[in-house]
Amino acid sequence: MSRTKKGKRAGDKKQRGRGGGNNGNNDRTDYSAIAKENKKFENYYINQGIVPDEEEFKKFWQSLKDTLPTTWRFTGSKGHAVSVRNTLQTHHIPALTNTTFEGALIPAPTPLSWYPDELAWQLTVGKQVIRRSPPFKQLQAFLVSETSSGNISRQEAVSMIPPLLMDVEPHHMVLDMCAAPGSKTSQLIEAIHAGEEERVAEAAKRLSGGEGIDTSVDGEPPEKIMGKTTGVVIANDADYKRSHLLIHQTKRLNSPNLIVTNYDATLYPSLRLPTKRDPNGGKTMQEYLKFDRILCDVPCSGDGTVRKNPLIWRDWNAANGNGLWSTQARILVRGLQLLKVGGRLVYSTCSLNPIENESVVHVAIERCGGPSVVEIVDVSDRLPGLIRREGMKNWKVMDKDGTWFENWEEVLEKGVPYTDRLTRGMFPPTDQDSDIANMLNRSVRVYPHLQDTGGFFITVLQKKGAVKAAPEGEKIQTGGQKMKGVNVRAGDEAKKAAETASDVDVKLVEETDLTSASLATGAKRALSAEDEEQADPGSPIKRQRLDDTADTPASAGKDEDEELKLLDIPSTEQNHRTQEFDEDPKTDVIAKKPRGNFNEEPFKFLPPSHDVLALIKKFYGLSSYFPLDNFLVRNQEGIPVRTIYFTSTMTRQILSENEGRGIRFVHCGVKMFNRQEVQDPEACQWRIQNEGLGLVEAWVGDKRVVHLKQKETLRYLMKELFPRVEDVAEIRERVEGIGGGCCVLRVNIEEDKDELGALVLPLWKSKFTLNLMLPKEERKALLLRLFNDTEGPKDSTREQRESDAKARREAKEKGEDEDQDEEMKDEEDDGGIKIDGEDD
Ligand SMILES: C[S@@+](CC[C@H](N)C(=O)[O-])C[C@H]1O[C@@H](n2cnc3c(N)ncnc32)[C@H](O)[C@@H]1O
Repeated sequence: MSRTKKGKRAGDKKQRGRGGGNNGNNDRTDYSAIAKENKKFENYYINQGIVPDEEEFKKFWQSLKDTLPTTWRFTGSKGHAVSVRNTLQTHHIPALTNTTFEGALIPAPTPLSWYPDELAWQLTVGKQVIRRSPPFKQLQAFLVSETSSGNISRQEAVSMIPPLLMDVEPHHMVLDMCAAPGSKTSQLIEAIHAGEEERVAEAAKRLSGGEGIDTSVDGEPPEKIMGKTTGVVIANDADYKRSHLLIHQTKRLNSPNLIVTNYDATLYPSLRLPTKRDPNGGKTMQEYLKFDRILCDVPCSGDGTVRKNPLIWRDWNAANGNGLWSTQARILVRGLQLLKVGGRLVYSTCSLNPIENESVVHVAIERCGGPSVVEIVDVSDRLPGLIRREGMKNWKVMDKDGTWFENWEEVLEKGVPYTDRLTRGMFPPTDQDSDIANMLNRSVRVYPHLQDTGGFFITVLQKKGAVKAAPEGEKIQTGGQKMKGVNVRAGDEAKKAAETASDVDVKLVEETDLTSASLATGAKRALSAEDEEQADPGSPIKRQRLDDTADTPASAGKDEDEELKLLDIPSTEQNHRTQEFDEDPKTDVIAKKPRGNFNEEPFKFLPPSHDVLALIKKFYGLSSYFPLDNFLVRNQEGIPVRTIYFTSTMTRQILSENEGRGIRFVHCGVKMFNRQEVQDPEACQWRIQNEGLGLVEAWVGDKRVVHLKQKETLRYLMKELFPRVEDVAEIRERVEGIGGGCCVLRVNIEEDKDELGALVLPLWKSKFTLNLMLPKEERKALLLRLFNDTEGPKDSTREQRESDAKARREAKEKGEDEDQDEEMKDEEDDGGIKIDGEDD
């Protein structure tokens, strides 16, 4: 048995069942020495019959040992993603087609046939070719550069499937319950923003053309009038540090419609919405947020990722899946409670194990009231091109000692310890002809041998009626049998009652404004379903639940954290991993208090009449349609000190309504304005941040807009960190007339339309120089993509300034012209503003 140099098996104790793999953790196992064999693992799946045909099973098993192709997605708004993809197709693919290496033809990258708009690709060649074949080397440089500027995201092909089956629309309220590191969250954010660019451009044109506001949308949030997305994505993870990974991963998308929270998803709190007055009774109603779409991409054993996580070969154990079952089921039930009637929830894992998949789906549907309340959606006609297998309706349960059980009765016969370790809910429907059994086939199983991918499981659920979730220990009706739920300990009455949650989403304020005190005094009474669903998560009852929840073993590794390093493309996430992340906590099940200290500055919204906002509005000539009430700052005093963030109206309402409730909000808002020390008294101190530019540019008045049409001008502005105004002939007159400070540069180069899309950049005008305020990585990526420039930007003015200073000193020594000296001094001061890169 292979051991780490620390003398401890990575799968032991703390890392039990994690199988998390080789993503740079402290474990120094030599992964190449791990044999890709494990009889227990193989026999388990032969016995479960997941691939019933013997010959096909052999192919399936062999495929688990093969190297996984590298896959990636073009990210961002569709227009932007398409423009970067076009560069791959026009510049790289022709050079890669028919390339040979050591006499053999090397396959060029190909788009994934089932992914819309050819925005996801895969590459099957090895490192050696990439390093030694010039066109592949160039491809690698392109991929690395676009990945570091956030235009490409490496993601396992199968992991891209769940968001595609959610049918997210721009007005949807979306919850991603176990979201870190955030690959799928990014897809969800992209989905709520789909088509936004076109809608905003149209609205801006219509409104500036004086057509006025469409009165039919009066009273709607300003986003609606402006063509912007009104929906919200709430991305949650129970691990505090990993919730920050989520922020990093989704940062490039600059969505004001994103909120990140830090909760144990089994206990996800009900979030308040603004109260509404009942039009009939005149009473005030407290509304709670229900979601149109929910993703439960739960922690799992991850054995479907074995192609990239060799430790799974060594550490696989049936106990991993069994130990996760209870938490997975709780997360799914909580998700179904939080879903709107008519809403859609996707449950997914990267495990092949029916215990973590169909079994969890089965027990959750039963707990929520059966197929009349929750239905599995048939998605067999979706994503044509994706080869898949049906979900299973029959399976067995294996104890960690290797004993197999066909049904719960056999477990009862054997008694302890099996009755302690297994539970009735894990077993398949006893009536194999029941509605629920027949629905289970609608789940989607993706196997590695079918299309050279990882293994994955997806079920799409639709909520048809209000959920009255049965307590885990209650006897509930299932397919004609009485079925006992999971792990309820005697005497745990309060907890049992608390878990009887229904899904009321509106209550009279007087009745439901549950304070900690009222809950504490009423702790003896059984909590009603509504109480539980709407109780403040900071209340004693909630805390008790957090602490009481049964301990669950750590889960095994999964997800995109551990992407193949085949191309040596730095994943944006890996770039920012800390040692602690390297310990791979992502796959631990967290069924207690969220992990890590919670230490966040508050989110304070500025009043729209705030002096600073008035100043900004005037300087940039912002349209009167642009909402001024969605700006926030991150300090207790609510003072705009350095950065002002922008959110959507709905995210503001969610944050404001839940202020003071102890909700663990970790992130919200896009940096829109940053304070800049300026010497020019005419210039506004608040410059537009690159992150927020896309949100405001359509509403900036002409007086702060510069148009650029010539490619060479753009190249010069990109290449030089401080280009001189006098050297930019095309826009010189315009920028000289515009006055100092920040302005919006609109680039419209006819010949490069396909690759540039609609490029809009923040530009800073000083007395003698200009400065594109772009993060270095983005500037470098654009230089490479548009001008094939591999060297990146340079600062010639610095060299010039240094030589000017020298000349001045020499002139002074000789007693030459004083005026020239003054002019040069001004110029030197001007060059003092350095704004390359936006990071604070
Ligand atoms: C499979 S990963 C999610 C991958 C993610 N959806 C993606 O596509 O990037 C599971 C995540 O669940 C988190 N987690 C574990 N237990 C949890 C719980 N009880 N509630 C919420 N999140 C949990 C882990 O920290 C981990 O980040």
